[in-house]
Amino acid sequence: MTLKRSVLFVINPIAGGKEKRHLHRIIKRELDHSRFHYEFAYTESADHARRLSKSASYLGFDVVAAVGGDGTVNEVARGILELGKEQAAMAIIPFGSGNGLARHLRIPMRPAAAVRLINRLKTTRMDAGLMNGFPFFCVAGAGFDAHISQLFAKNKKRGFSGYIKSALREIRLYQPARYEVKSGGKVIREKAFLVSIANASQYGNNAYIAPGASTSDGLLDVCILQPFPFYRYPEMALRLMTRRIQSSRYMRTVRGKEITVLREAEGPVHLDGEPQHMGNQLDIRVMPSSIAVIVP
Ligand SMILES: Nc1ncnc2c1ncn2[C@@H]1O[C@H](COP(=O)(O)OP(=O)(O)OP(=O)(O)O)[C@@H](O)[C@H]1O
Repeated sequence: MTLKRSVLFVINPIAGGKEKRHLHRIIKRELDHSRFHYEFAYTESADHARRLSKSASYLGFDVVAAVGGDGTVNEVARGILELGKEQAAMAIIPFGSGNGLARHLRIPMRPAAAVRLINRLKTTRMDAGLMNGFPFFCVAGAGFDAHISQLFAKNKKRGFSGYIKSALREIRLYQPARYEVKSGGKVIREKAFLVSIANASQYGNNAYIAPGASTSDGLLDVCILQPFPFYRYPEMALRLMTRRIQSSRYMRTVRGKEITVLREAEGPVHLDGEPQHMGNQLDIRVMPSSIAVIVP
């Protein structure tokens, strides 16, 4: 007799503004019940997914599945990391607005296919980043993307169209700031529209800020996008979507294990799209191979 593996599905009911009731049916149909038993938990507030995931990992669940977007994935992964002696692997069932990490890892966007991946239990270890002590797994940063994530968090309506509307409204008004970026003895001083620290290649929705980034190279890609003229916005959007932002003359990238970003003033940053307020100094480092994740 083989011992059954256990899965906890941590479901964020508001992620992506998408209905998730049919998920129960999908799991019943797609999960291999001869090898797995499962439980559900719905998150009730921000940070709840972290606590649920930490307890599940402590209780010996083999897999904690984050059902939501990058914010939910961040909290679930944090919970597993925090336990110290890691036990559970993370699965992702993409239900967010952007699903950056899931897309980077080539996890299917269809919930049924994503659930079926759990049956195979193929895992890979991935890096995490830390910004002033707070973990991120996909992309973190300061500047325009942090500003948008702050606005988006206040917006009741989630989903891709919400992002686009906020970004289009704000892009003309946004004032770039000065940054000093230090990594591996290199110092870059630039006025920038945004400074993104990428563990994975994209923000979500296949917007590739760091097309060459790898979640298993033990490095973070620091992407410094200088201010660019208004008439180039469509070109920059196209470059983001076609993995060609790195060849823009406005983009500078450095790779590093430890990075310090100094900015003019304290203000918003984002960690996997979730806004947070931080001081003017951002100390960032990579935590190599820190979490196991189920992949195709
Ligand atoms: N019950 C809840 N009520 C309100 N907010 C919640 C609840 N559960 C979780 N949250 C918060 O919802 C936020 C958004 O979640 P998530 O990032 O997964 O979705 P998304 O923003 O739509 O997708 P993506 O990050 O892929 O764009 C997270 O900050 C999380 O803390």
